[in-house]
Amino acid sequence: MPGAVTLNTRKIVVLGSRSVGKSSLVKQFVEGHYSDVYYPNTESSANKVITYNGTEFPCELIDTAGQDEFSQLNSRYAIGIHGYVLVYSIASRASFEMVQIIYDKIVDYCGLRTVPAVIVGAKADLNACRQVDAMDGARLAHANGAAWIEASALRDENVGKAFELCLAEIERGTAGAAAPPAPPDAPGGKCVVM
Ligand SMILES: Nc1nc2c(ncn2[C@@H]2O[C@H](COP(=O)(O)OP(=O)(O)OP(=O)(O)O)[C@@H](O)[C@H]2O)c(=O)[nH]1
Repeated sequence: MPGAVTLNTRKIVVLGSRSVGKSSLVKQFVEGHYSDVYYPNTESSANKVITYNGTEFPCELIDTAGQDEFSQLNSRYAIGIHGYVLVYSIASRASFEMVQIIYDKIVDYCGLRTVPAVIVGAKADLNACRQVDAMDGARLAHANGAAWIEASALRDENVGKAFELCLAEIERGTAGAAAPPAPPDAPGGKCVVM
């Protein structure tokens, strides 16, 4: 049943600056299509089963509105969340700088040192306008104990891989912080840490 919560259900939040290509990655991954029309997103969610090590994980992918340095981290992006896809555009240095800011807000909110995450350099087809070296992306991920990949929703390159890496980080239990699915009537609070 689509959206049914099982023991294997994983909740993944996609965060990043405005217009970096978050929705396009989710749409390409879930629906297998790409549009170059830009509709600023508020929030939406989609479901897709991701297979990791031979096990199927029904995943809820929460596609968020673009963040800036003044955005408060919505508590719903911390409670009961298993992993994070943190997106920047390789053609925007500012969006790259935002990734650390967002990551810091998450770990600060959760009271953890690290959370399972993949950092995604989106719009990898825009190499001619590149403002972020691949090495910088890899270094940022390494410094935060996260995975990293460059992907293009337009060319459908590494899109599935990005979400699979996120699931791998979750299952690896990077920080021992993978959260169980939040019960529907969970009381308010910060992260559920097991
Ligand atoms: N060249 C290129 N453009 C892309 C790619 N992915 C997205 N875009 C374009 O970038 C613009 C923004 O894409 P979205 O996916 O809506 O970005 P978003 O991060 O969800 O934006 P917000 O809803 O504002 O947070 C659109 O015009 C897309 O067509 C890509 O892989 N390559």
